[in-house]
Amino acid sequence: MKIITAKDYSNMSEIAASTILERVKQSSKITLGLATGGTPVKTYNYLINDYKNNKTSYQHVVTFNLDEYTGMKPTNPNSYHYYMEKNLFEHIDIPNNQTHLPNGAADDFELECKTYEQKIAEHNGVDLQILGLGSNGHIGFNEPGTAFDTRTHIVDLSSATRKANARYFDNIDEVPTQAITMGIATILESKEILLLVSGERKSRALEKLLHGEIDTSFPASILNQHKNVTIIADNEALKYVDISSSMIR
Ligand SMILES: O=P(O)(O)OC[C@H]1O[C@](O)(CO)[C@@H](O)[C@@H]1O
Repeated sequence: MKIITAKDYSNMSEIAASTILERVKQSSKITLGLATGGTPVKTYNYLINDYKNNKTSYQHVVTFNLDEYTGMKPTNPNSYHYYMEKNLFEHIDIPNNQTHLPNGAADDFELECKTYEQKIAEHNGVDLQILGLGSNGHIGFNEPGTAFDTRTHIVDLSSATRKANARYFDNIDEVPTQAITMGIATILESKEILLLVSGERKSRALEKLLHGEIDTSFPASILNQHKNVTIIADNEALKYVDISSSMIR
């Protein structure tokens, strides 16, 4: 794994955005895997600013998001559909039919998971996957204990994750108890992965990812077995991390 150290959240986001822009400009067709949560918001801001200033086009870009809460219509302000519209899609020229998120309001979740996997496969998999890191090591909504060979599936959210995400809801009881997420195997098939880590509250998790066991109890640990992962971490996130190169796998 390669680590890029950033000064702060803003600098991490700028580096992430320029990597995404470089890939988007280099290719005539590209599939991006996108994340939600607090971490990538500023990265998306940089992409929006670039679009305003430089008009980098997304007409040739297809996106697949990692996850969505179940029981939520795309119009619900707490849904990840809504998040993506507001934080990125409505500000750039990406065609609507080229953006994909799992449908949290589907009647048949099993079918929705299968269909989502099929669509990713039809686009030849994800070229560049953006990931955030849960404090408990989750990637997407794959919570501790998730098997490494999972495809898109329904998950029960851990109380740690529900607590962490309660900041977006009026109270914790409103945080859904389940979500649809790309599986760990789905994520690992991405050709390139960019993991964004910011803030002291993620530092213990980052240390565990870099130096702990590869084990399902810490889902992100499997990233050590992927051939093309770059971590962009800011100084706060590196607080408890030994990044002397001999220690990085
Ligand atoms: O960026 P945050 O809000 O700390 O969340 C970390 C991760 O948890 C999630 O919000 C839930 O899966 C991801 O979307 C995100 O990458």
